Amino acid sequence: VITMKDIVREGAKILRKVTEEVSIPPAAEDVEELQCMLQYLKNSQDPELSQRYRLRPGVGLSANQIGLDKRMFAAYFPDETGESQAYMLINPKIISHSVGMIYLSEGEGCLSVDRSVKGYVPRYQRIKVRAYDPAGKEVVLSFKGYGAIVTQHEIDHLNGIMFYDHINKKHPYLLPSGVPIEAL
Ligand SMILES: CC(C)(C)[C@H](NC(=O)Nc1cc(F)cc(F)c1)C(=O)N(CC(=O)NO)CC1CCCC1
Ligand SMILES: [Zn+2]
Repeated sequence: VITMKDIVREGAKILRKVTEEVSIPPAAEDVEELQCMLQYLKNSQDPELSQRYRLRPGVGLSANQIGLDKRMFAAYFPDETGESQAYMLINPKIISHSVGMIYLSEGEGCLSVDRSVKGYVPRYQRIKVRAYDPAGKEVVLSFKGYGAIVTQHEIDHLNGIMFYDHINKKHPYLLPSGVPIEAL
């Protein structure tokens, strides 16, 4: 079972590494690790378990956040209907994105960052992602809104990018001009 002690915190080098591609079809070990990551997210969103194990309620977790140098992440978040969707994506790649951008009005946080970093994190409003599922099958998924934000946050981790790298240093609440951008 993954608990908060297994989550690598900022400062660890692996969070700044471009992680290695996973060979396809993924090894049993890769799939097991990915399932553990998804289980963490589910446990963390269960009031009982998150209390008992003191888990921060997570919606996404990348492999390097638990010290694994592998290009894969798990995500578990409610979609528009409120139904939580589970994703386990291997070697994800954004193959296209909207011009329009969005940002969370309350800013972003991170399971690997034990402090609050103020400021807007501009993200693409819609993205199309090509990845492999745990069975090694290629999938192409479209995300918009909150799902697009989570997916971009996780893919950033796999490229050694932290959410605060996107915040304007001098003016944290400044938004990029010249492109449509809206608050979520
Ligand atoms: C950093 C943390 C605050 C724990 C954030 N959780 C979160 O947004 N909780 C949440 C939101 C919901 F809409 C429903 C729900 F059940 C729980 C999170 O997991 N992440 C993931 C992360 O750090 N991945 O590396 C940070 C989010 C910031 C924007 C997208 C993901
Ligand atoms: Zn994060």
